[in-house]
Amino acid sequence: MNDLLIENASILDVKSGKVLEGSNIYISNGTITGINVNKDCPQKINLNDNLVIPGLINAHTHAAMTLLRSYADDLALIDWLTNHIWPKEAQIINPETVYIGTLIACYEMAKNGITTFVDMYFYEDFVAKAAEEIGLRALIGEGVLSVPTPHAKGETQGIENTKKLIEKYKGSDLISPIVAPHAPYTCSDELLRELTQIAIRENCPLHIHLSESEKEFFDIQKEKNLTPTGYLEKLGVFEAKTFAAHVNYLTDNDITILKDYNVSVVHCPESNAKLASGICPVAKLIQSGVNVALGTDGAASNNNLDILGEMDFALKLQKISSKNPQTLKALDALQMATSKGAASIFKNDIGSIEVGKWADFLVIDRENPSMLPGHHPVSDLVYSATPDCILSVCVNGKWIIKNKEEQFDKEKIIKLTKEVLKRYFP
Ligand SMILES: CSC[C@H]1O[C@@H](n2cnc3c(O)ncnc32)[C@H](O)[C@@H]1O
Ligand SMILES: [Zn+2]
Repeated sequence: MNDLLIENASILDVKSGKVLEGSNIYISNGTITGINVNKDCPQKINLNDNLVIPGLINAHTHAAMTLLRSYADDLALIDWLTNHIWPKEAQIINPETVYIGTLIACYEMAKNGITTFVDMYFYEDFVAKAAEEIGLRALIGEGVLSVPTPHAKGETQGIENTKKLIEKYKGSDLISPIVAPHAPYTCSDELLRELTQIAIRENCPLHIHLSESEKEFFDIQKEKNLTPTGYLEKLGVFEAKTFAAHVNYLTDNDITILKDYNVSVVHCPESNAKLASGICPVAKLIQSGVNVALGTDGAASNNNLDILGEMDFALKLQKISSKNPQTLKALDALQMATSKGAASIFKNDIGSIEVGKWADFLVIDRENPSMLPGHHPVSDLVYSATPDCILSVCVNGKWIIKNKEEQFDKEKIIKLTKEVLKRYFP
């Protein structure tokens, strides 16, 4: 038995926003098995009334793109991708660089309180290796494209890799395979249909970029006489357990489609703003009953992997774009980063501090200046907290960071990064 009793915890209930002071949490084999139990345990830890919140969920990223952080800034999406990022990816992306880039990302995400991330990239087996080494939970999807790009190996290879990942990681605690067609503008009808069939057959979630730029919206309308959302519906993509990233351009009918098929939207506000792609109508989606989560996108378009920052920016963006400060509130953002993030990726075993869920949580320092005086802890977390407020990070009942000390080999990550820099960015 691997048991742990957490004492004197102030648990934040993300459904109500209330704090349950003076609580205890009993963890057995990585799972929360009791809250406020009257039971002793040989292994105990006292949290001194600090706040326990669910681990944050980054529902859309390309982790290894840390290697391209600040490589091509201040450009619009298509120019950024086709003229800068894809040609460089063609030179640098291989299993080893994906592993090292993902280690950097996991180091950064752990420090920023992210306990689960969804990844769409290449050589995802090496993304899983890095995530397991740091101890983060990950959903891994081999990105598949059919248009010839300088870096992608082509759709046959992408489909084969997807099948191999499903075979290898089905049943794993930390790693979950997903199916990941890149976008409606880079995948053929046949490819989208085939990947959808794999996702349905294997009961794996399907993740895709959708309606990210105005250009995508108008190009697909011109070519298919449908919006990107309507086009995916027609192809049957939403018959799978689908969640889509960005989703900035939507008609009212598109919103009804997303709602009817239970397709969640992963809002990536900082990446959308930096690439000047557009603003996702988050408030309207939520009011229409669509589930919305948060993602950072890759570090090359953000340029950090910080969901605390996305919560803050997401709310401010909705307030200014609707000219209504009441449009969404702090608890909405916290739910997008936790319980609704979990729902978006079809994982009902994470996202809140409840019996039966994995013990994925953060300990937040209530005496950090950004959390004082503490009138409203949810507001403090969303509008003022920084990663400096995070004392400890626990995933699957295992400390990844304990009292500010990383439990993984960060010197190794820095050494490997320096070698990659020398070799690929001379
Ligand atoms: C096949 S998945 C990896 C692929 O996606 C590219 N990418 C990174 N960010 C974005 C974005 O915001 N929209 C579309 N594609 C993106 C990345 O460079 C990889 O080539
Ligand atoms: Zn993306």
